Amino acid sequence: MDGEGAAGAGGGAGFIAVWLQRHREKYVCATRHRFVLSIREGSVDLSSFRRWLGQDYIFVREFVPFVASVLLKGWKESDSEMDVEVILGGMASLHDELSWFKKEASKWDVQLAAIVPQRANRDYCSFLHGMTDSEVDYTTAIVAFWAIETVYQESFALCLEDGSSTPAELLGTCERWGNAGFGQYCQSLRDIAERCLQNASADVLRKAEEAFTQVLEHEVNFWNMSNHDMVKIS
Ligand SMILES: Cc1ncc(CO)c(N)n1
Repeated sequence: MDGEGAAGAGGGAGFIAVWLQRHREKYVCATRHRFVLSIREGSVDLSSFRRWLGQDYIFVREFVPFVASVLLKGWKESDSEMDVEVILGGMASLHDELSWFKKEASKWDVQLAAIVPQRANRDYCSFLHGMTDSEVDYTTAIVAFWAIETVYQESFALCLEDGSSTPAELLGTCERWGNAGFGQYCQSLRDIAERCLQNASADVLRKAEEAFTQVLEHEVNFWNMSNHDMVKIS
């Protein structure tokens, strides 16, 4: 059975489930990255962690207008009022997240004002910027949003599982994205995305799947920045 045939018409596993299988390898690279595994194993190099922290602060600042654009598209295009509420909840937690970054940066002695965004970060931010274009449909944007949040949720939840040896001073970071509430929020985004996909044209389905795989590639490149020895993929 063809994947999209299985996902369509409400009968099968759903588009997202099909894509998660189809792009399994990329998904695993993004959600079980060596940097994240090193946190989980307790062997993380703290200079890598500090580098990630500074770069992610810049990313999150750029993420805010992207999420605002998803909110606007949802408000205009969605037939469900729930969408705006879920996205607004995401925006509210980003506000809290920016304060958290500032606090965490001072704890680790990272000078946020002096951080220069690295190549992978700039590439990811320009991808986000492209997604804010009014030509980009709501379905594609919400799929990208869901994927971005989910990669962090899965990655950091892994560091909180039984049997992990995450250093105590990194538990707060892992809990920020790995907690059950954030998992629930990612599930709400997935439900919205799946509902939009069920009503999407073939053209939108293609664009949304492409956005999903692009997010996975950007996430891998982003994690790779924490380690100077790693090279960019694709
Ligand atoms: C690179 C990156 N991806 C996803 C998230 C989740 O918000 C984040 N903070 N940073």
